[in-house]
Amino acid sequence: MKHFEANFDGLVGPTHNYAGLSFGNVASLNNAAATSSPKDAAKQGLKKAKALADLGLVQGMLAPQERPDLHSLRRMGFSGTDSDILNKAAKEAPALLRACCSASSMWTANAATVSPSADTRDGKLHFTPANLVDKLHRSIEPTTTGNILQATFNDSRFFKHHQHLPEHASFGDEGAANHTRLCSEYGHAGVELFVFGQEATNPTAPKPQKFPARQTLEASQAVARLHQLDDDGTVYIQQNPDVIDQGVFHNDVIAVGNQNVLFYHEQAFLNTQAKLNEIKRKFGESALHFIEVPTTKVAIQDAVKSYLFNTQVVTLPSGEMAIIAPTNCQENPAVFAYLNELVTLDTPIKQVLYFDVKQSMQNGGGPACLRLRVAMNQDEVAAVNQHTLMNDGLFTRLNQWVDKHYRDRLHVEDLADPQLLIESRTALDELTQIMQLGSVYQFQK
Ligand SMILES: N=C(N)NCCC[C@H](NC(=O)CCC(=O)O)C(=O)O
Repeated sequence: MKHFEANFDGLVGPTHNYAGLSFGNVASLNNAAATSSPKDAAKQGLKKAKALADLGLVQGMLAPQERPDLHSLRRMGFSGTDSDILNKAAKEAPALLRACCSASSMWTANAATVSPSADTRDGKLHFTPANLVDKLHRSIEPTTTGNILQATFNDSRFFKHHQHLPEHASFGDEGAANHTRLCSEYGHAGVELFVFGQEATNPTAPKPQKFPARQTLEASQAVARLHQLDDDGTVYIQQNPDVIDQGVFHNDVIAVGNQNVLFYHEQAFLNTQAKLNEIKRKFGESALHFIEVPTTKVAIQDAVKSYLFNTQVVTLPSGEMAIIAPTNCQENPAVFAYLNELVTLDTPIKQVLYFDVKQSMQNGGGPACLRLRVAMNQDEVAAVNQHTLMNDGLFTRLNQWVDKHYRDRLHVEDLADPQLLIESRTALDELTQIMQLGSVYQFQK
């Protein structure tokens, strides 16, 4: 049976804006109140997704969330007509309005943790939406994320959907951004690496001092239990708290894996050598490539600015690997030199392809943040909602849809405009028909 690793990219929503909502995420804070272009953002994302489909990879799209989120604003006590609510929130609690308007669901690496059927005891592919409790604007995503995942992977013979973890800091969960899977072939059992920022129930364990550690060990362990993973197929690694304090708010800002390659910065983890030994032992006999990038070649600040590690390492149909990098990596001399050298070394990575995803980068989201990886066999791919899979037809339809509904420019001051709510709902309603998702949004219920 054939097997693949599909990427499901988040379609950027119509309210994409820069609101400075993510303390600990340097780009988000630096660009607070800048003017965004929702249209360019969505098109940049679609272009990257289409390019990967054209390379012969299985590529899907996940629908964005309903924003402004009137349902959450009502839960926060705002009442009246939709316009009243937007008005009152803008006047009385602008920070809450901004939190309810973010298009942050575009970063589908944070949508969920996914364990392929080859790794799980019941032989099903498991999804657990991330609760994202560390950030208010992201904590309102998981229920709708679950609806969208169920509408996309909608066959219970193959797919098992869990509820997100309890909404408490002890279970802070940021999904696949802190999870990587190593394997010899996508369809063979692999080793799932869960990278956490802190242990919630152990006050003496190391943790960052300045910025939050968004993922807890307890959350990672709970997901592994839900997904029926065996101990000999899982490794828990603590992220180096010093790099979290330098802006590495998710592990995918400092490390990425694909098949038998782990590409990471030398300062990424705690107890690195012991953890690499554990990975080797659990991985078994096949060749494993640990590509460690030293600080002397790429400083943490350069990694954070360029998103060298927020790249996608993908296996092309030829069997060679390519890195899908943001153009920011070309603009950073140290990182560009490193990537040029990397493709000449004795590793499976043979080429680098650059994509302009700057609209997303300015909020701290690179190519890898924009995608959720789902390793599947051919029967599972056939069971996916086929209207979510990228091809020439979907690419054309989605670009036309963006042209019709998205604004060229958006500023935080525009978020209370009742017209934006109408535009956004009209667009999403049409999208659920294009992608045949059914009623996944509150406003459709
Ligand atoms: N690394 C991964 N996988 N994802 C990146 C997520 C970026 C996102 N930015 C934001 O939510 C900024 C929104 C704003 O400030 O307007 C976050 O910090 O959660």
